[in-house]
Amino acid sequence: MAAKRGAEASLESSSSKRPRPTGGDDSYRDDNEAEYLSDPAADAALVPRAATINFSALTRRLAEARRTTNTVADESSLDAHRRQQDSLVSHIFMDQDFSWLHLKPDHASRPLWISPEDGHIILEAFSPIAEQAQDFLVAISEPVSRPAFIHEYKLTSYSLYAAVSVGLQTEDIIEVLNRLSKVPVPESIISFIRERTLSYGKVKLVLKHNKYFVESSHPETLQLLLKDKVIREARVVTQQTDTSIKAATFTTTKAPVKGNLVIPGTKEAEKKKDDSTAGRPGAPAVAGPTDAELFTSVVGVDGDEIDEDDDNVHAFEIDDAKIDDVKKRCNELEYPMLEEYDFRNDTINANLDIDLKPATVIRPYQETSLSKMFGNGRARSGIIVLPCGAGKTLVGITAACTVKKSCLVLCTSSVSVMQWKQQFMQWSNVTDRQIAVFTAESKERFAGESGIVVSTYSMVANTHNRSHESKKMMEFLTSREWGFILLDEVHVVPAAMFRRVVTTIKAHSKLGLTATLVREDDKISDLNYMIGPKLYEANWMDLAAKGHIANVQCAEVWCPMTPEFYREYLREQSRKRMLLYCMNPKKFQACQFLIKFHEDRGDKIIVFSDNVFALEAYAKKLGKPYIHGGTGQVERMRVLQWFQHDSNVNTIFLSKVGDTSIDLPEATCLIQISSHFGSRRQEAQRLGRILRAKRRNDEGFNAFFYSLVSKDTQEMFYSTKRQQFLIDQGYAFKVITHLDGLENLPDLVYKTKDEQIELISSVLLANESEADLGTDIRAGEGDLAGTVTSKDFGIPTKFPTAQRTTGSLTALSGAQHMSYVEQNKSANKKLARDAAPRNKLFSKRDKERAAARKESRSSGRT
Ligand SMILES: Nc1ncnc2c1ncn2[C@@H]1O[C@H](COP(=O)(O)OP(=O)(O)OP(=O)(O)O)[C@@H](O)[C@H]1O
Repeated sequence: MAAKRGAEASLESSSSKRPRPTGGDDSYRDDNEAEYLSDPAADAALVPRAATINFSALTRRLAEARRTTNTVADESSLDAHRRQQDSLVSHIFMDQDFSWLHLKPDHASRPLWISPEDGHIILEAFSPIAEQAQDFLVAISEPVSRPAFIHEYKLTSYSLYAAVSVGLQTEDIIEVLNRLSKVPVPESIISFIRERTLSYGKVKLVLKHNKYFVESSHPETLQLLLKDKVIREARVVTQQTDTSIKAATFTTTKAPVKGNLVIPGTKEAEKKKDDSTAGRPGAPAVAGPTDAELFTSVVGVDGDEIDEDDDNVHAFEIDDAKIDDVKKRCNELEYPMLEEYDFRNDTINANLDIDLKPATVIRPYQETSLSKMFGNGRARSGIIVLPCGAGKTLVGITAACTVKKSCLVLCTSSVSVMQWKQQFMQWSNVTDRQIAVFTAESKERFAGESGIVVSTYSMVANTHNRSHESKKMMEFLTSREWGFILLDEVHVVPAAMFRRVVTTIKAHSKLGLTATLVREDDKISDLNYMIGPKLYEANWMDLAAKGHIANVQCAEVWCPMTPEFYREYLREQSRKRMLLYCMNPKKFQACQFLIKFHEDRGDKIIVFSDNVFALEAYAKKLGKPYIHGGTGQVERMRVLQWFQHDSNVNTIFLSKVGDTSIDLPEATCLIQISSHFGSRRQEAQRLGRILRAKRRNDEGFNAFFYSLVSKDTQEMFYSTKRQQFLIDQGYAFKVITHLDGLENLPDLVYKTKDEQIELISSVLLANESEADLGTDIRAGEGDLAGTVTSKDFGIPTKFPTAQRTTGSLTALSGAQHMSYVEQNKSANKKLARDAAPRNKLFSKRDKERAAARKESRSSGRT
């Protein structure tokens, strides 16, 4: 893998355009694109043995070698040459050497490599059919890493479950994979796909008349499931459950329903359906109409047809309270339950008369993600993954406007609740009477039979200390059937909270929204059975290239520690250490320099610091406004207004309250001075603040994201970890070791030794807890991964914190890569334990310092 990444890096630096390798037998043909997906019959005819596996960088190097030595004269010498290269390849790739695989004759026109061992798929993203191949791969596998030219995906059980859920058939998956692959799909992969998809899609969970049923058209499957103790015990035995019931009891007619649902907000949604064959301009010409249909059926969604005329649907009822256990058990038994809602034929639940406003036009990727959900005319439950700032809110609103039934929206904080309501009003024609909010402050109900309620997870999941109104509101929420439940930021909500929500609210369909399917606990797979499979995941780089999110230049600025700070850093315990590397005078100076530089360019800058002590110190010293959890609502609004509208306020300092819920499209530059250990999610969310930059479509516009890191400290380790998710999305972090012109900055802070020593004393005198990021209980509205406090949710109850555990993030997030290993929560304690015993001299100094601190505190009190 290291070799592969090396290859990517060299490819990336070579050119910004799509390169076509030249020279040698690896050259690309300029033939008609029809050739790229050739006749399946030809697929079977394989060359006797291909010389090398075509990792492009490598083959290019080999081709170059061939050209320079100029020895490729005839076939026999070529063979000898190839044998030589074999050993070269083996040497480089070791056990990853797959040169024994047979290349197809036209391998150059096919974009995929499939590893026979671990299901990893490498896509040549510079191939003319890469876009189509990407759509297909996103549907069947997990994206692991997607830089500019070479993408890596991985086939997993979850990804295949998701593929089946969006209607793909086992044989279609294998066939399309075979067409795109340079080598025949290895037997191991074929059997993996067959084995994993065999049982998927056979069982459904259906909500009818406020009761849950496990439904299948395969009676033997239901019998098999009922042999399981957990499922058997969850069964509710009534007269009706002993009989076969029809799948579509909502409808009185049995006419087949075509999947030509028009999602509101799409441009010429109807027309698109007609155009979505391979013959449309720009689409690759595939070999004949059958192939076109096949390809479209896999990468597209139109044309699906639901045959509801199935008389053989069997079902049994299950207990509401045990639904979560049953789902989990079915997952374990490899019969994950699909949840689909035939909302157009639901005549029991009242319709909600909402639509997108005529001016609202959803973007192509928003449409694609929704088409995965509504592709067959029903609502499939699952998760849509879109980059921060790409407009998940509008995706959710459009989904609600498509289902047109009562809808419950759950988000992480009361600020988000208000934003969701405001966005519903902005994008759709929903009236104030149809939408209600349920928070600690406000307990509204909608007027009429159907409507929308926006609330927080904690308001719904909390079972203790409810006020009378809250209880009544909960009765209102739990006593009715919801057509649709929208779950925002699904990756941060503790699994237990999800469980409570999913079991207390009866919803026909669920949509989870997130930017990063990574979480700092090991509960990512729970989302799979509690919500549903991942339906769509957008490519960050694609959206940036198309101007939907901003192009961002990322840099890590290395700030050397001053000798005094470093000495103290080595002596101190870990919590204080953090404060020392945050308050490093060189970091202060770098921050000041970057602010000045970017303000002069006309940028609006957000400086992030998780550490409130550092936040206040920096902001006060540099004379900038700041917001943290302790800042009152009025003050917050005032600072944000200044930042947005006052040309004299171009920089603000934010604590982690600004990680998620603040929408400031004016911001074009981020500087991070302190952050939450190695949290990849936080890094991505912070980047998200500038991805929505208003000016993103200005010619040549770039947003800037700087992480200031104190050199030779733990911060460097955390910083590398934090970047991994973004690197896998294709972002490159430059390292800046020297800021030109910093020394000449007028009014440079902490320039003299005296000032630096004064700063160090203030840090040493600071309370230990000032160094703690997690205990900023005033901060973190909605930040559930680190510390969950009652304040975060606006209600007076404490919730279990999500645990940071080592390792086991699962394949759902594509997180089986080394770089994804999470730092254990107790790492700091361990580091402290491991620290060498302190010299007597230092312990004496420690005692003196502690006494000085005590004294200063008591004098402060008096
Ligand atoms: N189709 C669209 N047309 C115009 N503007 C859009 C569209 N979709 C989204 N936007 C705008 O893009 C911005 C980002 O949207 P939104 O806040 O929903 O992003 P998000 O994906 O939820 O981001 P985050 O994960 O960071 O919260 C908003 O200002 C929104 O109005």
